[in-house]
Amino acid sequence: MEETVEELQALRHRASELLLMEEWKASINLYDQFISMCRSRVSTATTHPDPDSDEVAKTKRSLCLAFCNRAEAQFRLGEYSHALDDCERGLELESAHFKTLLCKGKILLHLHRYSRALDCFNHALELHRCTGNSGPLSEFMDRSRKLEVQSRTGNFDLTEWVLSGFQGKTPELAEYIGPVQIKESENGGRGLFATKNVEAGTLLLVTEALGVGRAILPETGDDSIGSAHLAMWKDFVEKILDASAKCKRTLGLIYALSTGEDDRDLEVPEMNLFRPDAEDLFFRDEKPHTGRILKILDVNSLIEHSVSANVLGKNSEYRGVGLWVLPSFINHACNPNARRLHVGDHVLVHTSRDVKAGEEISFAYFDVLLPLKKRRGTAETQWGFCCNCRRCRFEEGIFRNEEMNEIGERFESGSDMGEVTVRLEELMKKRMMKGTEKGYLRASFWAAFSGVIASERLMRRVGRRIPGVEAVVENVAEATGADDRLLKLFMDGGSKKNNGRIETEGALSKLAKGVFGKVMKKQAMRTLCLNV
Ligand SMILES: C[S@@+](CC[C@H](N)C(=O)[O-])C[C@H]1O[C@@H](n2cnc3c(N)ncnc32)[C@H](O)[C@@H]1O
Repeated sequence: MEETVEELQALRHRASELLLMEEWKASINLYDQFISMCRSRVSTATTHPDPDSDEVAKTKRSLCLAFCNRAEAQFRLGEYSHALDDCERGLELESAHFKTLLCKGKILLHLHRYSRALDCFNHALELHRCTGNSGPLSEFMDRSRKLEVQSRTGNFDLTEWVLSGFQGKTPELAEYIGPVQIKESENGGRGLFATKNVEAGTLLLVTEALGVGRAILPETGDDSIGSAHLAMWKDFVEKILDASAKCKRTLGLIYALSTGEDDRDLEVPEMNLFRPDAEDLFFRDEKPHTGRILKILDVNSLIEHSVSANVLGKNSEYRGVGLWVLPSFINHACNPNARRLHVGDHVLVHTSRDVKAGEEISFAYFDVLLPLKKRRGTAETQWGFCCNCRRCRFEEGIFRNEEMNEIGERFESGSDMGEVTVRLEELMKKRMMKGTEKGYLRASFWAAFSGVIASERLMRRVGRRIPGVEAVVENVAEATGADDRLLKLFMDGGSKKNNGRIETEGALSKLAKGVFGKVMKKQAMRTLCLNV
């Protein structure tokens, strides 16, 4: 029995009411019914003697609007593929439907497909010129243009936000892939590599998390910290499982990551896979497997507050864990050359020292301003691998030397750091070590150097027999990358000499760029430096 026009109208009315009430699922259910009824009316009418009658045209218009509204509800539920399909169906019925073009553009913008979003908005703008109905179009167009330029050029600027003390909305950031590519790494698995020579602070990539879990951790009570952590992880895992069930692209990207089980013979994915414009054809229709996804999260999730990262705009009690796909290809090295800035759900990865074309990009997964033995212990117990980076190989050889071992033991016992630093400097001189090698060892004995430099008494005793603070910091940063602690020591030492005036030129500027990246102008960098 065919339903009456009144019944159809009532159904449409109720569906759109639910949409306004943001009852997305309920609204989708009613639109499902409405769409199937309209479709059968249209197909009956096409066999009718007058398929172009007013009645059929009216039903098609209603159908187009229904597809558009269902797309909006699906978009709000994160079902992006379905939402885009509905926009397409709507536009097949009426290619110049302003609301559907706007909705499609909005979804594409959310999926970081800036140029395609702009095409939709431009088409909608032409219609607006005829109808005068622009709505939020100009704002969407401005955002798409800005993000398209950022994504193409890598020109990001956080100056205003930093100088405002992180007030207002977190800046909107585009997806960006800079001079990097994935290749096989010496570690056995895959890694990210620089495709050209770049200076410290160069932006390598910007990407939004597939999911983030956050919690404000209470200041006291271990139990409560434990339960807040657990809640944060649970929230994170649920978001990732939900996103991978709803979108084949998300699942495909997650499945490109290592489960940590066998790093040999892992496929090296094409860089195009990670560009937001990657065609959906790249991604197979697969069912998400919870066990596999959990293993991937275990190996690849990043904690926002970590040694190789700075989190902007959140107080220090805030904690976050997330999955950012391309950064997940970055291996650990004890002479790392990259750091992260976390801004909202985005991560910006930049070089923390100068990097040569072909060099592997690396993070410090854990504190590397420690001696070899301690680093080995952490890599094995917390990460389950044995690091074989250039610094580890060098230090393994050098610690076979008896004198070196003795210095190491003295350092570990915590006695007389002044003597440790002097003996190390003498040994490095005697063995005519190169700059980078000295940097590796000074990084290993960092606690001794920083302790001596910070102590007026020790500096009076041994200060003339070790290099000055700037020389030590610069050398360690060149060998193992810039780090907040290096920056702080440089600032404290430097500002004492400069009567508190902070120079942002030369060595300090390079160090600051290595820590925060070249994504802000001098004044903002200075503000951040004062707070390290
Ligand atoms: C986030 S993934 C890095 C990308 C991974 N190599 C891949 O092919 O997908 C982390 C895993 O990479 C491996 N890995 C990272 N740094 C390493 C290193 N320095 N030495 C050996 N294995 C390392 C470990 O298996 C670790 O669990």
